[in-house]
Amino acid sequence: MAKMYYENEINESVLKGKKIAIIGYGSQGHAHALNLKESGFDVVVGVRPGKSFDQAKEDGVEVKTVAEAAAEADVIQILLPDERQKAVYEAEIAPNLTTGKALMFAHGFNIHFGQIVPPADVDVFLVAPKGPGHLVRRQFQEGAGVPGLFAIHQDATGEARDLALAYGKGIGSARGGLLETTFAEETVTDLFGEQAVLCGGATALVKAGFETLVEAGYQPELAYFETLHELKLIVDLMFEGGMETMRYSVSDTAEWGDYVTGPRIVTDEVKENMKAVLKDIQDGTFAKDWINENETGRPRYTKYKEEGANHQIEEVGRKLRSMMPFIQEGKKKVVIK
Ligand SMILES: NC(=O)C1=CN([C@@H]2O[C@H](COP(=O)(O)OP(=O)(O)OC[C@H]3O[C@@H](n4cnc5c(N)ncnc54)[C@H](OP(=O)(O)O)[C@@H]3O)[C@@H](O)[C@H]2O)C=CC1
Ligand SMILES: CC[C@](O)(C(C)=O)C(=O)O
Repeated sequence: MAKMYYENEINESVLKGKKIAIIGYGSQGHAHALNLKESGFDVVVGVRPGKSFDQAKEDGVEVKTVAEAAAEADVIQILLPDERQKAVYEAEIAPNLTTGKALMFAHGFNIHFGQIVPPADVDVFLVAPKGPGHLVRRQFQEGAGVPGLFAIHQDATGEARDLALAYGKGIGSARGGLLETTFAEETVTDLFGEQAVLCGGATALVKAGFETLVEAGYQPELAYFETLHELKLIVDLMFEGGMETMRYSVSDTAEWGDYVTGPRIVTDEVKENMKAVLKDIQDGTFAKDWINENETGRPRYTKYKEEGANHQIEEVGRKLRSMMPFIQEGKKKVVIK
């Protein structure tokens, strides 16, 4: 078993006298800034004027321009969208990244794929919570914590590892456990997880199930409950106690599906497709395509986003959720972009 690091074995004093700039105040940015602040760290947010800037002010966080925040900080955490980091780094962060400072990330994309090349005299490391930023914030407030990864790319000061662990503790991730990795491993596995399983594979499976039922003449509302709403309840059981707990709670008939029908759907061919996706991520094909998509104004992304929002499962889901105030209550706990 790999070594996990938990709160009680991490000494955060190395980070306590330092100023931490959180660049970006979106999903991860607001969670890191607020969690660190409430953990007693000195935080300044750096973001352009606009929605995020106003939100940070409203939340009572010190907020400045990116360049100002980077200039006064000892530790600079870049929590901008990956595809925008290179430009903002070059224009506003690099000129303020002086000897002995620390440059941080929550995902290794720009370092691993060579988009950002920091100078040798600064620390470079990542602390990546394994969960969406709004849950990083919500769980912290509830006294829990989303587990995280940390990795060191450069240790110019000799303090990089201790700083990473202290930061991970400050955002609450050491409550769930911190695991050491490399930029290469974090980048490839994070991209694989989100593309093939969590955000790509899962939605494709749900949509295919919904469409199969609706096309066969069954009611869309019923199909929504069966393929999307109930999925959350089943995943909750797996989250709480593994597949064993899910198998305990569902009927024996449903459990039979786990053993016999599941493999008819997710066949060896699907696994071969996953291997092909992994290869594209490993050899840079995926990154090249995504960088190109952004440099050309996101034509496919924009089209797919609109199609996704207009899919019948979304229309039916919006209507059904509006009648379930307890779900709306949960939503209010997070900042929705
Ligand atoms: N989303 C997640 O839960 C996870 C994300 N990560 C990583 O965290 C990092 C941040 O991602 P995420 O939180 O999703 O990002 P978001 O898209 O949620 O937030 C982006 C933030 O950056 C600001 N921003 C965008 N462009 C600029 C600019 N040119 N100058 C200044 N500020 C700008 C936005 O401000 P404005 O309101 O003005 O647009 C916003 O505050 C990425 O590296 C990602 O891979 C890692 C784990 C999970
Ligand atoms: C699963 C999506 C994710 O990788 C994450 C929340 O960890 C992301 O980049 O948003």
